[in-house]
Amino acid sequence: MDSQLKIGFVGAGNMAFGITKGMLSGNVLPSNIKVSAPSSRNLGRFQELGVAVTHSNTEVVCDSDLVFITVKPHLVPPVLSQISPHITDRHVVVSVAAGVTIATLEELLPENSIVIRLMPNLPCVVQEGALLFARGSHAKPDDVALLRSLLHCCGLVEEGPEAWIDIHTGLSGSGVAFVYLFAEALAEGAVKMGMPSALAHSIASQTVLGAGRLLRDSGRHPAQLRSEVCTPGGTTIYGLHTLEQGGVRASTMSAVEAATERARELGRLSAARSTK
Ligand SMILES: NC(=O)C1=CN([C@@H]2O[C@H](COP(=O)(O)OP(=O)(O)OC[C@H]3O[C@@H](n4cnc5c(N)ncnc54)[C@H](O)[C@@H]3O)[C@@H](O)[C@H]2O)C=CC1
Ligand SMILES: O=C(O)[C@@H]1CCC=N1
Repeated sequence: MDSQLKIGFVGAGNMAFGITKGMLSGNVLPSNIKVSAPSSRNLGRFQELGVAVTHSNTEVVCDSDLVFITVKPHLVPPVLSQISPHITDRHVVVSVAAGVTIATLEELLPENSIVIRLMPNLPCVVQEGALLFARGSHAKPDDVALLRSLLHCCGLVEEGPEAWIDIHTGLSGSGVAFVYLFAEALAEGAVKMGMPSALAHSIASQTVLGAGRLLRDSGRHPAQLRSEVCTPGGTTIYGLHTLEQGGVRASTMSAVEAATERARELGRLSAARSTK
């Protein structure tokens, strides 16, 4: 990767921070990153990382080679209309906005713009993200290689067809929050049974971490690992039976489905805004 490569973020929120932290753990220097947001309130934690900040989106674009669009999906059309006059053929534009399609992004940018649609997730902040991207019509293998080289420190980085990006949003972008809900409920169950809250939460988070690492590192199917925890007639099968009675599996599948459908809906809304 070119050590002089300049990276910009339009939007200084949680996801911009997560990707920035991930990239800084690799060989990206803070002096090569610039972030913009209308309010100084969001910029302080970037300054603490040594990253340059500004209120001007166009300044970020003019000073960057690769620009992440990290605003909320409904703001993508107005923000891209604002920065579009400053996008040139040297720029690679990477949008992380849920639902916003490559067609909408390309429509809002100059002809032949290099666009990549990326769906990251919050654990990029600890280099354990799960990121899926799809390349736009004008993205070349070098652009994709550049993005991969920047993001590899953020976690698992995969490329797929654009249709999978909304599904990944439900599975993993939002899925992180589903796991937190489960972790919270695990801890609350222990509190109900009399364990102090702080210890219950600490053990719940370690349980989620340990289960996740073993699942990933072993490469085994979750059902196989689950059966290793279940002693016949033991404690786990009693708990699992209770979870199944509550419909945990069906409701988790429905949660991924609902989040995917919402991403698709956000895509339709932003497409409608882009043609106004
Ligand atoms: N939070 C998450 O876990 C994930 C978020 N995303 C996507 O990332 C994008 C950003 O989400 P978050 O970081 O969670 O939101 P956020 O609300 O934390 O950050 C949005 C940022 O945009 C800034 N902003 C508002 N108006 C702006 C403007 N006109 N120009 C420039 N900046 C402006 C805000 O000041 C704020 O810093 C969304 O499109 C979301 O779909 C994708 C994957 C995961
Ligand atoms: O909730 C959202 O819309 C964003 C996209 C995935 C995670 N957070």
